[in-house]
Amino acid sequence: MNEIKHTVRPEDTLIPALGPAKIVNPLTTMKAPEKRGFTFLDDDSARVLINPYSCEPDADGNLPASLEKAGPRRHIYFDPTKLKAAIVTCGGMCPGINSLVRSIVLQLYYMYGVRNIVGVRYGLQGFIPSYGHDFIDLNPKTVQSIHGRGGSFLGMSRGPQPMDEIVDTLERQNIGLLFMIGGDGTLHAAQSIHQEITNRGLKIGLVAIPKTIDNDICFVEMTFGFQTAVEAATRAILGAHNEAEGAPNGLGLVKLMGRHSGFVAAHATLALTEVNFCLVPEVDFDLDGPNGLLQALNNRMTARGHAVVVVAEGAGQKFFHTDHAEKDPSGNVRLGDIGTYLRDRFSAHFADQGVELNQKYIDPSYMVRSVPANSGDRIFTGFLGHHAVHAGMSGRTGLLISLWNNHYVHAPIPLAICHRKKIDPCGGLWRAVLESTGQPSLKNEA
Ligand SMILES: Nc1ncnc2c1ncn2[C@@H]1O[C@H](COP(=O)(O)OP(=O)(O)O)[C@@H](O)[C@H]1O
Ligand SMILES: O=P(O)(O)OC[C@H]1O[C@](O)(COP(=O)(O)O)[C@@H](O)[C@@H]1O
Ligand SMILES: [Mg+2]
Repeated sequence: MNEIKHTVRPEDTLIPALGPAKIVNPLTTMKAPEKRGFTFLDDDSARVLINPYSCEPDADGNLPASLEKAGPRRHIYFDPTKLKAAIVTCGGMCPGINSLVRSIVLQLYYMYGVRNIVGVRYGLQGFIPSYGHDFIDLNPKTVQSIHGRGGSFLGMSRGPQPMDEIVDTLERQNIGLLFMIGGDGTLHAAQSIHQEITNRGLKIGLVAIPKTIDNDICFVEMTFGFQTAVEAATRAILGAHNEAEGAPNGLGLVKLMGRHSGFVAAHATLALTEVNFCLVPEVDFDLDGPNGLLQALNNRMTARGHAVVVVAEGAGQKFFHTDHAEKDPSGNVRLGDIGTYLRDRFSAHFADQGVELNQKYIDPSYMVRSVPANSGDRIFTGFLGHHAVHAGMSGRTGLLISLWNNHYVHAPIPLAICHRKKIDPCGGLWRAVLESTGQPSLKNEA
């Protein structure tokens, strides 16, 4: 269940449009569309409640907030024969980026008849002429075999680029529809680009598809690639568990990505119920003291002789001085390395007691996000790509494609960037993690 803590007004869910959609969607005239079961959505009728448990109007008769359902419309805004579309992939890597790019290209090309599609190299850098990254022509041939590969064949980057230059390039290159694939940072960039396009009165559509293994985007039930990343993380935990079980006082410590949200760590913990302590950014823990992690580890070792600890990279940042925190080029704070910090504290703690510790530290790092997508994520990216194209061709703009309450929907970008999605320490996911690990509260004070 999606846990949304803030109020959404119906007006927050409106999707901007470039203009009236007057062109008959070529999908409607394909041979025997009814045999293929195509359903076309009436623009206003198909909506998905944000909170499925609140479907009654309020005291003033206002309907609860809902999101527009994604899917093909009978009329579109862009003339496919005249449209030039572009795709850019930004931020950190994520399994499934290539299959998403392929899905967008094939949908544009075969279903809508768009023949002019370009790929922007290395994220936002690709829009800035001084970098010298030329666009790539995208067509069924150039994307033929990319879907089986990890990484991003277009390339990605972090770091700000001037918005006005990005929009200059869109104008100069005659791009009418831009697909932006990226995480929270990219969505902020997308909103600024959309704003600049609007300020200039340009008719350029912008559709974002959320990408991040951190799964930390608001109003997005799950990002593509997340399940593949969890699967890869689970393999690291299995290694840690096998190592820990095979030695006296064996301790397997695994550090996983997750800057502000510990979804990968939590889900991987649930996927392989061998983890004894799961540490995430959302839940504070102490190391020392009667309830601290070190004492809890002692108890576990005495009771069972081995233990597995999983820590998300953003957990325990209070152990580092962050007054003058360094930032990466995109402005993301460079975190203290909680993995090696815990490793060293565990070693010192057991050495102080004169107790043998066989600790194995595993940091799978980029291996969880640069791998090819699994089948589930490939299917997922297929749907996301198709819906992104339907939305863009219809003239909708400033939106992202999201999976919400099991439906594909359109969400305005500002809604997705108003907060960061985090694990609710009082919610069902964290309760399941605590039940799986059996870990006590690791805080000294009540
Ligand atoms: N607030 C922002 N405004 C405009 N651009 C941003 C903003 N935050 C990030 N960006 C840009 O978006 C791109 C991707 O952001 P980044 O944080 O690296 O990855 P992600 O999109 O995966 O979160 C980078 O080029 C970055 O400079
Ligand atoms: O070393 P990099 O490329 O900055 O990436 C590290 C970060 O990328 C992530 O995997 C995903 O971050 P984004 O979604 O912002 O791309 C984080 O979990 C991690 O902190
Ligand atoms: Mg990010």
